[in-house]
Amino acid sequence: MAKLFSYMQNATRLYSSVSGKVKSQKYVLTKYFQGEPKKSDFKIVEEDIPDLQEGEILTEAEYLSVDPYMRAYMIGYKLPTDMIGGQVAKIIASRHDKFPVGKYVAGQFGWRTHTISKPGAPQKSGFLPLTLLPDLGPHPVSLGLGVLGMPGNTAYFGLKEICKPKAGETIVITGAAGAVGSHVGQIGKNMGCRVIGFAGTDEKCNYLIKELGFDHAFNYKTTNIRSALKEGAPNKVDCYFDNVGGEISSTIMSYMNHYGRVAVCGSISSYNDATLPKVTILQPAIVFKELKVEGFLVNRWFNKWEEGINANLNWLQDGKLKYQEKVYHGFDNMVDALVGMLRGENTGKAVVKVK
Ligand SMILES: NC(=O)C1=CN([C@@H]2O[C@H](COP(=O)(O)OP(=O)(O)OC[C@H]3O[C@@H](n4cnc5c(N)ncnc54)[C@H](OP(=O)(O)O)[C@@H]3O)[C@@H](O)[C@H]2O)C=CC1
Ligand SMILES: CCCCCCCCC/C=C/C=O
Repeated sequence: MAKLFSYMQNATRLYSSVSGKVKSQKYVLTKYFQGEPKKSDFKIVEEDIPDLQEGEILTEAEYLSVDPYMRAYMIGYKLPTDMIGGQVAKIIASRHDKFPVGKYVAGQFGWRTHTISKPGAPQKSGFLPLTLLPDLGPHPVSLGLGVLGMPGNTAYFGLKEICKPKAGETIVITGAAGAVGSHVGQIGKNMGCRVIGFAGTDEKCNYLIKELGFDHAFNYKTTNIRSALKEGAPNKVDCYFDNVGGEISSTIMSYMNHYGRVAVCGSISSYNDATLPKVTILQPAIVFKELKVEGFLVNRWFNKWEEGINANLNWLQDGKLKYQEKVYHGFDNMVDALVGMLRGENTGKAVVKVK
């Protein structure tokens, strides 16, 4: 009798029959972006959620992510197509014993409210692992989209495995006050490096210096880049973490030390442009300083995903990693949030709280 009771308790915990009655809303891209993304590039569609099969979970999105890659990637999809993106979602029904109702997952489910997924099933090529969030104590679950998610792992692996900084070296970061950049700088300080950031407002620069411990931060919109480098990096630059591309990157790369390393993470300065900008030639600096310049995509470390999450979680718990979020509100405001982030409204990670 006790065994039967325990079985029934377990079954109730694992599987609530809400699917079948649930409808999901999702964004479908119907026009390719031209310049800034627009609401009229999308339609919002309602979809029935089928019953759960063995091994599946049904989740309800709590936070949706807006990331720069969304602006850059969609040109590769045939229209109409479901909008891509990460989310942190609560498990509301489960037929998977390791993913019980009430826990949170981070998954690449797209801009949608409800999703059925199968933890452990092979992921689509280029996608990121579906992960169960650890207990975050006082921190919001949205960190699964920021310091404890894709941007956190981009900072961790990009800096450690591409830049390979040594204590005492100088690291320069562009896009320094954003999700990835603000995280890279803090890891750099944790590794004993001198850290210089470039960001788009004086307020962001003050935050980087006063709150995050950057040695210098400069407003790239109002500062002469070469003068800033002379002031901030008197021993020149050993590692450059490039989030923005364009002319500022050419200037920084021509100010590097012999055998400097460049992690080319992104080029947000041109994502909204219809024609690619021309920049000062880089090959002389690369050749004569024997620089190592390497682009990367964070999903390269799919099989070591947990290593990055755990390292960042430890720094967070030790007070060695701080974060800020720009939280937008409402499923209907996804496009405003994406545009806001691309315009630089955010310090730290931009996320959307669905309800
Ligand atoms: N390779 C990979 O695997 C990954 C790459 N990335 C890349 O990393 C970069 C940062 O991403 P993420 O941290 O998520 O985003 P952020 O949180 O940094 O947000 C984007 C920021 O870009 C800055 N920006 C916008 N336009 C320009 C411009 N013309 N010149 C310089 N800066 C600009 C804005 O800050 P400001 O006020 O300073 O201008 C804005 O806040 C992006 O290039 C992205 O594509 C991100 C994740 C994974
Ligand atoms: C195809 C959708 C999944 C995208 C996974 C996220 C990888 C981020 C790589 C970012 C590149 C530039 O911003």
